[in-house]
Amino acid sequence: MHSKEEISHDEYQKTADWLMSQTKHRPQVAIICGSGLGMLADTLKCQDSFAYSDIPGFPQSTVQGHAGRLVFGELKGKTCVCMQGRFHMYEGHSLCKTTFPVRVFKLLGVDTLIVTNAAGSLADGLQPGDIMVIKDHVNFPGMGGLNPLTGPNDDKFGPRFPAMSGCYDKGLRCVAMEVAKQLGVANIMQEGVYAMVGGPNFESIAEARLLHRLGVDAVGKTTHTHTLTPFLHVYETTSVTHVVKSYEDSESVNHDGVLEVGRLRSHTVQQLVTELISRMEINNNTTTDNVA
Ligand SMILES: O=P(O)(O)O[C@H]1O[C@H](CO)[C@@H](O)[C@H]1O
Ligand SMILES: Nc1nc2[nH]cnc2c(=O)[nH]1
Repeated sequence: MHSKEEISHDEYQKTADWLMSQTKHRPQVAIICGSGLGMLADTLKCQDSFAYSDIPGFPQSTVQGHAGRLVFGELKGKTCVCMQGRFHMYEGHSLCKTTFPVRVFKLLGVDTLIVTNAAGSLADGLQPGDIMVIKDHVNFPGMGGLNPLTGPNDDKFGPRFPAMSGCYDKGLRCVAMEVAKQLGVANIMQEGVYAMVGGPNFESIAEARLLHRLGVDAVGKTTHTHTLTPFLHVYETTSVTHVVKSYEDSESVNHDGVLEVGRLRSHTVQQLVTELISRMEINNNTTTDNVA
């Protein structure tokens, strides 16, 4: 059981102030890259990048495929900040540490969050290599009381009892499906329900079957915790990997396989996110002058 760690508003502010003193970029879109999907950050123009280890208050990434770098830059004329590497509960981070960057992004002026992840397919129609746009989630740790929002509520970041019914922005999801058609990848893309489990082990066959029966389409060990920050428009996409659901299946799932699918789909995910950002109507505070 993880102990509840409280992070004060001042601590988030301190990190945001430090970042604003180091870069002139003022992002309105934040992108969190999932396993094997970090190369999205490389496409940002006029980059300022920071190792997590250099950013005051930032947790550290320990998982292979999560580089541990925060990259600011321009994508299709919009100012973005991109996390190359996220934090998972199974690494030993408290849940409020896993979501620490999202609150910092809010203080930087971000209002749209794009999240990518790798997750195992449970729905019969979802094949490894497909892309799933998340329309809803099941927060298993949260249902058991492990939630980054427990503890005293900071109203500046959202209400005490946030609704979850509309947390994955419908408008962004519609645009994403249109973009998929335009890119000719609609055949590998569909909407579905993501469930977060604690990990780090992959689920047993019985667990996979249980999740499937409960209406879960894909399972992973992160992601939705970021969407529990109700002030942001959120769009999430999953790069789908293999799940073992049968005792006759001789294949087993492993992290190298997860990274491989991520790499296989990274170009498509990159195109989708880039086109989605290009179509977003946001007032841009762009400034491209880098701080020396
Ligand atoms: O959710 P992301 O970070 O994409 O990673 C997924 O891939 C890892 C397992 O291979 C787990 O961390 C799982 O959650
Ligand atoms: N089965 C399974 N596959 C994954 N691929 C990425 N994450 C996961 C996970 O948690 N479970």
